[in-house]
Amino acid sequence: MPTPPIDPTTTSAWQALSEHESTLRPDLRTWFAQDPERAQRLTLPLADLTVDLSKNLVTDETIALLARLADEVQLTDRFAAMLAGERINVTEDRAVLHTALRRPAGAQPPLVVDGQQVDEDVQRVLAEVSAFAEKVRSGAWTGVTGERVRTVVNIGIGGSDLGPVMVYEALAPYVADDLEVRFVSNIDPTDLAQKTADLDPTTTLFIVASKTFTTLETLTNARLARAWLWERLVGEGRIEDTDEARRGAVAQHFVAVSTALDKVAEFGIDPANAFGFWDWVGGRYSVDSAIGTSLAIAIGPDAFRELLAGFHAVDEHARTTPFERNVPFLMGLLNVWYVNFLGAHTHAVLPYAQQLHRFPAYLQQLTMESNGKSVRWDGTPVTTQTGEVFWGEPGTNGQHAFYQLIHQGTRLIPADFIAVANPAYPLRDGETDVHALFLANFFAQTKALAFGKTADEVRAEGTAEEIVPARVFSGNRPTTSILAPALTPSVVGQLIALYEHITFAQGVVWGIDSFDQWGVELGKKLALEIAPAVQGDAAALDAQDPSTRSLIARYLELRD
Ligand SMILES: O=P(O)(O)OC[C@H]1O[C@](O)(CO)[C@@H](O)[C@@H]1O
Repeated sequence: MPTPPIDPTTTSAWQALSEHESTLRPDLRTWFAQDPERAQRLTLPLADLTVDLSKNLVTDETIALLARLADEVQLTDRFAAMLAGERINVTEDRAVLHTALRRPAGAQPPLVVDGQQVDEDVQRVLAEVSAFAEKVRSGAWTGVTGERVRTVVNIGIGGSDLGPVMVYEALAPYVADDLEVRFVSNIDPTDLAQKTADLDPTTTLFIVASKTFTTLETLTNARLARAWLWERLVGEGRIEDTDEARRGAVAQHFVAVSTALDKVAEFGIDPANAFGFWDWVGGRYSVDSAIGTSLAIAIGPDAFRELLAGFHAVDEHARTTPFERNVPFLMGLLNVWYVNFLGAHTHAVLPYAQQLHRFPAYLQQLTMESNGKSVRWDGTPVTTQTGEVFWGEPGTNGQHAFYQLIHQGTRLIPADFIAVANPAYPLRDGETDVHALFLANFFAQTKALAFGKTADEVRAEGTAEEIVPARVFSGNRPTTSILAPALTPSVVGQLIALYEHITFAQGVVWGIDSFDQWGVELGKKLALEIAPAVQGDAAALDAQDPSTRSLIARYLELRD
């Protein structure tokens, strides 16, 4: 039996936080006016990042109580248990060791879990991935006609897609000029069809990325890709129309990343061209494993190692820094404060960096697949709300879309603003530094959200009285600002690890297993059961509930 989680609502800190909340009157204007040190005190370093927490709806007392809560739910002990390889993924009876993927070579003491030399295995696969990436980048690895690879197509979904695509976009300026990576994830055939439409099969390499190598979407897309490759190579007379030639084409144009190397072989990919990882790497925590092979090719193994070093810097910060200065744990507990005490239902992540445009989508899987749970790790119901909805879009696009609701709506929406000081493309519009103008928006938004605009200030602008209420901004809308020097591989690793550990801290408070994802299973199973019905099997159609049956029947009518 797993150790039962500590019910956070029974802790003395929870009680104290409830009382504290009932008397707290958040007033950022006054708090800043009365406390000239507030900004400085609540701005913390995290590796290369500067994290300003001062515009959150907290006082020193709130933070002290959140520290007490972290202590009472044994957050640091649980983090240490994770780092040590204890089986904290209880429902799957697995260790959770994504942090081991970024331990530097030679880290001491060596990590050995259940007899596995974890560090050695991690370094071996990293060396294999790096060597392969170098071969592709140098042109030593060729397609079946001897052409070097120009396009890598990563086929994967969920954690086998969102991490690689997000980092690829984030680090676009680091991608080799003569290489492109495309990402196919959706089983909607449009995805593969569009992504391969203009490709030359002789210069295309497919990476089939799937932890389990059983995922319907990925295996279907892999088969479609294999059929596309064969059809094009044979059709264009590049290879003979023989099984042997087809096998040879797969050997040169397909590699795999998986924990299930036997299944990789069944698909027809040579296990020599497969990169492994382990069941203790969760899908949404796997971008720093061999799942990042497409990235190692695109940005090169050295930059990939810098990415890993960024992750590790944050792991070390989380492991060694006292709560009051521990950025991931503070941000995790702030989220608990907002969800459980101030009633927030969602959390916005707003990158002021176009290259981070997929970061909110990446975080949706990380946070919501991890903490969207109603039972705790011992199977008992949760005792409080869990798992807020994470969402976002890059600034300034979001400003012209949904910020209205954040500024003046009735809901509390804590938001993280992320920006970099040095852009990859420092363009000027005449005399104007366009990136500086962009960041003026970043600074302005958090200021407006925190301090708002009073009715008197609106009136002083000569606004007609009847319009005044519509133009008042209440302020006291909480934000965290994260500023990085530039979007380097290390910084991207730091940002990911920051949110991994925020997610972890929230999960520990709520007593949930943040590393399983049983909630996605039922839909997958039903899709397989429904598949015959949508292909015209009358008995399967009859077996459906009335709504599903009539929807499928209508779909069958509509089909050409
Ligand atoms: O890498 P796999 O095994 O194909 O799984 C893909 C994704 O499917 C899930 O298991 C469920 O959606 C995710 O956790 C995972 O990232």
